[in-house]
Amino acid sequence: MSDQLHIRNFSIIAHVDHGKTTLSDRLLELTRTITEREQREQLLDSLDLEREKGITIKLKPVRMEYRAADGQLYQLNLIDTPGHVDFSYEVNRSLAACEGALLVVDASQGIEAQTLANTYLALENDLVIIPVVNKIDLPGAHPEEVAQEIESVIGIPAEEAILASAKEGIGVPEILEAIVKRIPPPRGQRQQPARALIFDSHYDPYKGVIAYVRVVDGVFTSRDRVRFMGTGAQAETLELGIFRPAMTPLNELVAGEVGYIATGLKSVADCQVGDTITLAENPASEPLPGYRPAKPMVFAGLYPIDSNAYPELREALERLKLNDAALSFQPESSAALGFGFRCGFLGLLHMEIVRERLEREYKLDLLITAPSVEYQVLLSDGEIVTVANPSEMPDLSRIEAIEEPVVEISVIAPVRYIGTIMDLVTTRRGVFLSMDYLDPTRVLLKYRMPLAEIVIDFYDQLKSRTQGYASLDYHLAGYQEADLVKLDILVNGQPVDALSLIVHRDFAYQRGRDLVERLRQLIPRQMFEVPIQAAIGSKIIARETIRAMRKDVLAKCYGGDVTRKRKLLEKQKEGKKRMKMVGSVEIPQEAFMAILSLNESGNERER
Ligand SMILES: Nc1nc2c(ncn2[C@@H]2O[C@H](COP(=O)(O)OP(=O)(O)OP(=O)(O)O)[C@@H](O)[C@H]2O)c(=O)[nH]1
Repeated sequence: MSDQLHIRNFSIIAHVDHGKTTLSDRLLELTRTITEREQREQLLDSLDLEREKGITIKLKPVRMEYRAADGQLYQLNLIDTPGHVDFSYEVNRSLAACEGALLVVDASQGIEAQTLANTYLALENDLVIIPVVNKIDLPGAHPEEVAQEIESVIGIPAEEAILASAKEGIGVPEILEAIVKRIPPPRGQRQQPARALIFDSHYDPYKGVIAYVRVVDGVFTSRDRVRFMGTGAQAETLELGIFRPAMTPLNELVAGEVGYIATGLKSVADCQVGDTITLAENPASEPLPGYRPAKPMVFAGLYPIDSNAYPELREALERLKLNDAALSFQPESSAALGFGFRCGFLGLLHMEIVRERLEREYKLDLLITAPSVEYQVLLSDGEIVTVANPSEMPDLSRIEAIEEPVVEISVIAPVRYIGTIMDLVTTRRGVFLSMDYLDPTRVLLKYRMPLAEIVIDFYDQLKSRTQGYASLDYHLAGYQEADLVKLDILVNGQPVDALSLIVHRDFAYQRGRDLVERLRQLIPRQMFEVPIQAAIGSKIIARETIRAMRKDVLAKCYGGDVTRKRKLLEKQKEGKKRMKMVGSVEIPQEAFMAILSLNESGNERER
């Protein structure tokens, strides 16, 4: 069965909610890889977080066996991909492990933004794309139009689209046949030195890091010593095998196959996505193309609300890190917040996932500061320092120059949104690069933009201004000098280091004013009047005042009703959970993220 001609490796790409999971389940059912009962059990296991956010964080690749209409038995490997721009590199690597992809589009919605970015990644990786127009059972479905749209936007002839309902099982047998007929078998040489692409991994407490691999050339056996060509790490193979979907050991994995190699390594950082595994003896001379070590781009401080929980936070981060090579952290302390960690993330969604996992799986109450990027600062004495925490920016008098990371962004959107996108990008210091029509109705816009401007809710803004139609992708395009200043925030006359941020001088006054206004709304009234100020160096540029609270909350209870009083106190306690005492003022979590919600304050003054 491991003859290459009878292997097909594919992924499913889709916009959120278009039916990727439902279709995968049908394929597993129809190939009898998994029974309905097992499926329900598996569903129960999946992370809450994943379900709520509608994103796939980790899903194993699955091997299915399929007897096709031609009478032959085929090995089908379904490789899952994460759908979010933060993980576009991971998506790219997962797709690089395949020869084809099912492109699932909802028949009532048509093509949506997220589908496109992944489709382009699939095309970049030379994959054969099989369009699937799903949910044709819905009353609002217009499958022929959607197939036509796929033809005009992506260029795949409408008659190649398979009309399906994953929910009712319609079209699913045709999809299996198309996988076998249209997707080519893997190329690759069994006789060559062994090479496998790592497209994902997880940490297992007993078997160490499990690398998810697509073997490209040669043969790996369960007794080999392996070498990672990018990181240089070496390991003994403890076990290798396939996912069906449970881990099933085998004696060997050969060119074209997808499976896992258990390495005994202690951290996924040694076994990074995109790296090439070869054999320690008789290694391949060239790694597979495209490896990039995971590099955090967005940084934020994580602090326990209860300072005693610091050791627990450290332990939790260490454990998460075993499974997440892109997460980085180092201790830091803040005058306002005490001891915590400066953590590095791939992007904002990654940051949110880490925070939620720390809170849910490790039961930690955390406070997180506004995200920042990493600056290169040239000091007057010639020294260069990197600064990932705005409060650590050296005094302006000591700074010769500051460089910030810049990215090139691609936005794909319907033509009618060009104006609003241009407008948004200009307020974020973007520089126009190019505009191309994909067809008469859609454009691809490219800009060069500081990364710092993207991490403060750019994606959300873009989505809301374009009703979700714009898709965004970006890649790092180097560093660039900019006239940046540190904006400090003073609460009750005290600078709060965790609220400092780095802004462009031209935008400093506006951001300062908006920020103190937003903070005034977010910080609850105290027993006394609290001034909130924004300052650059010693110069105050904006001020708002939170007026003193007039009545005690309990005054309303007339002293009599004990249960009611207790309830009120409990409610107050709940509310307090996410507060941090800074000096004599209680500051809620939202205030530390105020920079991300300036537009909610009703004053859309952003130039
Ligand atoms: N009517 C109808 N509903 C469907 C069909 N396929 C999926 N759905 C429903 O659409 C919703 C989303 O389906 P999922 O399979 O979770 O979609 P997904 O693309 O995996 O979504 P994410 O995991 O959130 O990315 C669910 O409520 C499904 O029951 C279909 O063929 N017809």
